[in-house]
Amino acid sequence: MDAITTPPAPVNEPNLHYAPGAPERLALLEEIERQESERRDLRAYVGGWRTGGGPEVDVVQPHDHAHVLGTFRSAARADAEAAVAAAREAAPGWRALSFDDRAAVILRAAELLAGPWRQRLNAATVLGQSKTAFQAEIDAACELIDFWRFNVHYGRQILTEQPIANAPGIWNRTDHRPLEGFVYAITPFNFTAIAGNLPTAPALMGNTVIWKPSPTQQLAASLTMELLEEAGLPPGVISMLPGDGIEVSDVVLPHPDLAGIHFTGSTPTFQHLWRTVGENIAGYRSYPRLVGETGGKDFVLALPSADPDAVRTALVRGAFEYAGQKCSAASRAYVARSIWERIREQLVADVDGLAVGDPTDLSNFLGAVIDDRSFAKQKAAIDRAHATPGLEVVAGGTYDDSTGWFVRPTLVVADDPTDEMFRTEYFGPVLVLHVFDDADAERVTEQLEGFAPYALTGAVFARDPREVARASATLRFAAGNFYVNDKPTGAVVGQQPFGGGRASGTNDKAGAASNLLRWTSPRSIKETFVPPTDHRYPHQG
Ligand SMILES: NC(=O)c1ccc[n+]([C@@H]2O[C@H](COP(=O)([O-])OP(=O)(O)OC[C@H]3O[C@@H](n4cnc5c(N)ncnc54)[C@H](O)[C@@H]3O)[C@@H](O)[C@H]2O)c1
Ligand SMILES: N[C@@H](CCC=O)C(=O)O
Repeated sequence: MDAITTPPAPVNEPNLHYAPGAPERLALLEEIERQESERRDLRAYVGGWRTGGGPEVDVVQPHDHAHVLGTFRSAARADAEAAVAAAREAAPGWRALSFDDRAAVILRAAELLAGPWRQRLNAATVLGQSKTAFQAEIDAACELIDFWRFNVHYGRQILTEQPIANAPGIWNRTDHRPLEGFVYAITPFNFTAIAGNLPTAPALMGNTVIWKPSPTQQLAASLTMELLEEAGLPPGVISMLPGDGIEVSDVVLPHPDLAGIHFTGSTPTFQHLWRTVGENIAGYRSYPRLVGETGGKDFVLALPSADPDAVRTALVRGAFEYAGQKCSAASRAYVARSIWERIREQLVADVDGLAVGDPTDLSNFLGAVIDDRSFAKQKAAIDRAHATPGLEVVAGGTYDDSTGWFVRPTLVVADDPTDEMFRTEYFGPVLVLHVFDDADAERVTEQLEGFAPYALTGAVFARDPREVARASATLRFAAGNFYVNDKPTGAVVGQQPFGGGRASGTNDKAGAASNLLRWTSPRSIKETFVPPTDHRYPHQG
């Protein structure tokens, strides 16, 4: 169709609340029961559903690890080779579609998720990733719907970016081409929305994609792929390969058609991918675009003028929602002594009072950590805190993996802000807190600025605008998402574009135009209406 169109204006999907008696609560619980009673065959998707050629892997409930939700066979070399071939075959037809036609698929996916698919993806996220109803809702439903709606808006905005000057008799244009080759999307366990966004954002811009989800997120990932198929995504545009990715990477990373990597996960994994690309750099058709959002050691700084209750609430929610497994979760706090004296007792009581357990029981505040590896990491950090002089475990400090990988929300007070707890990412419900004398606020702010290698999220609490301004200036490069008098989690697409710098990633901001731009390779076109027919210039006389 030849038309300058106006797609629906993006709006943030409202959160449902799951209060007792609410229809969404009943629908979610019904769907949970249905999914719990199944044992799904979680297959790969390469132009259609297929069984991977690698070993069998069970996907279990983290809060009840004996309960298998589904099984997949990991993708092997042959599956990866088939995905590369499918990407190549699908590319000409997909990029030849208009932006509007591709956008319609993504917007249809958003509407399906807002409607009939909502509780299917929410239930899979509760069961497979141990999220509570509300945490699943803000992730698997709202954030993914938002990514899909807002990406269409930003993608279109990119297409309208055109040269602002034309010399007389000339028309300059920009053709926002997709990349030449395929994009490799590798996604983490912790957000169903990120898993859905990373393959679809490059696809929207006309690219074909090979998607490798996290094994522990595979249940929700498989449903996301089914949803995209129902939305009309043509075969081969996105291929999904379950497993640990090692064999897939052996094929995909050195492949000459690798045009980009869209990654979210830990810093060491991204550095490994980048290194491998570097080692193969002479073999690619184009320089692969490397986009990675990675680890964090996110901070809360409570300055002397802060509202104590606001600090206490932000610490509990910011550190312990989803068991501290948001990349944005507060995992180190610096609290002025005058504030600490007012919150200590209630904060400890709040943390010790958090209900931990099976998230299908909606009275729980948090579920289990994702797997045995994470459990071992939290256990080691907690054991060390118990055993180290200068560290005092003031809340939590226990764990139990007999049924699920449960770790009590743990608050550790540290005398020394240079303890390794202030720079190591545990990615679990462990918060370390340093109390400083009110007069030392500036020194402490400077110390925290560069102590951890990361720069993802951070929050400052203060009612005095001069304190806010000073901290904001000192911490300008310490966080890609900076919060004033709010917890450091819960960024909303279209409102706080998300991503960090330093060891936290390339800061291309998921769900923003800057991210989508990375999946395009502009071609500048100059058209001269009446070209010259004499090569001589006037100065030649
Ligand atoms: N900055 C952000 O926006 C953001 C968002 C979410 C999570 N994270 C980070 O993610 C981490 C937690 O997620 P995780 O445990 O899933 O991370 P991870 O690095 O262990 O795994 C991420 C993905 O990489 C895959 N992977 C690992 N090695 C691979 C290889 N050689 N080839 C292909 N794929 C490979 C994994 O299977 C998984 O799919 C934390 O560090 C957290 O801070 C960051
Ligand atoms: N966007 C989410 C973080 C996603 C990372 O895990 C937040 O801001 O809490």
